[in-house]
Amino acid sequence: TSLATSIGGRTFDNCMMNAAGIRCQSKKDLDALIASNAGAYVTKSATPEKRAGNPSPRMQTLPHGSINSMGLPNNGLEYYLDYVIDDQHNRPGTTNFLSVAGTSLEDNLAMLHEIQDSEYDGFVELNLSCPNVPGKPQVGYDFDRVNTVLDQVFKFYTKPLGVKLPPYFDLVHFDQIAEILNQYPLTFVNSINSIGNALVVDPQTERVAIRPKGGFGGIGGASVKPTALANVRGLALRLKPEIAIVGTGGILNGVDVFEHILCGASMVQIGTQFGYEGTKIFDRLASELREIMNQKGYTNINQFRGKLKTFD
Ligand SMILES: C=Cc1c(C(=O)O)[nH]c(=O)[nH]c1=O
Repeated sequence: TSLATSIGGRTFDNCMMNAAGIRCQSKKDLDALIASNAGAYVTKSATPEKRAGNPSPRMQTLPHGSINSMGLPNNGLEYYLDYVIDDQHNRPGTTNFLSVAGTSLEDNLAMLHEIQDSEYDGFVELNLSCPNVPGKPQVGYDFDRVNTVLDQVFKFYTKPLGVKLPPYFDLVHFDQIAEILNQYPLTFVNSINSIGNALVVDPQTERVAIRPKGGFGGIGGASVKPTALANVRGLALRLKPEIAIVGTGGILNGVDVFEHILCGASMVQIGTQFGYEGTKIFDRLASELREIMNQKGYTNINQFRGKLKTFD
């Protein structure tokens, strides 16, 4: 039973990897991902310079997931660009993801120029959906802005690039974002990022769970899976076939991976649960996914990708 997948002409021997932001901020984190059975890694979203991020407590475990308002803490673009180029030398032929999340269009363009002019030949994941930079609206919820950003990017960027999107909650919004994305030579679309600006309250202390932004933060984990599957399916039904879908959100076990692929995902990313379990999760998920595939008689994931049935 093969768990292999391909995106943009690159093949991955396992369709599962981490989600940006979780256990991928330091070289140590990334080395652990390389040593694991994950099919690839994505680096913590980078800004041009190192950032400390929001004050703690800024992330909280929940019974069915997590809430976070990290505030984009990262070691700066050069740190991650150096890492992925070094890895490219050490392991030629492998493809990984470098995530960038500038807090302005200028920052995003500056970072992409630097990457374009570098010897990096892997994927870039342009994060348009960070919900936790105080005072900065999510680009992903401003369709004209998304159009402007992609128009500017593809004036010069020629390497494989995808975008990380927030969840949408209206079918017309699926239509509108897909209409924009279909105009660009995107390699993939990653859906979803955390459900932004939720609020978790502790009734005992009568206080919010995290310090930043008065307690408002992004939700991840089990509780977001129905929204994640809807976004994966909604985009799969609307995006041109050249744009692959990376499914993120609510994956705890192999059946969740199966459901994301059934909805149209070519690759899946695990965030919250990977944060709790560490890299051994990729071994568990691989055996659980193989189990359900064997039960159903599938030998590779192409046989059921996007084959979700409806009643009509
Ligand atoms: C890149 C910032 C993000 C953050 C963050 O650093 O606060 N948290 C998320 O749930 N998603 C993000 O995209």
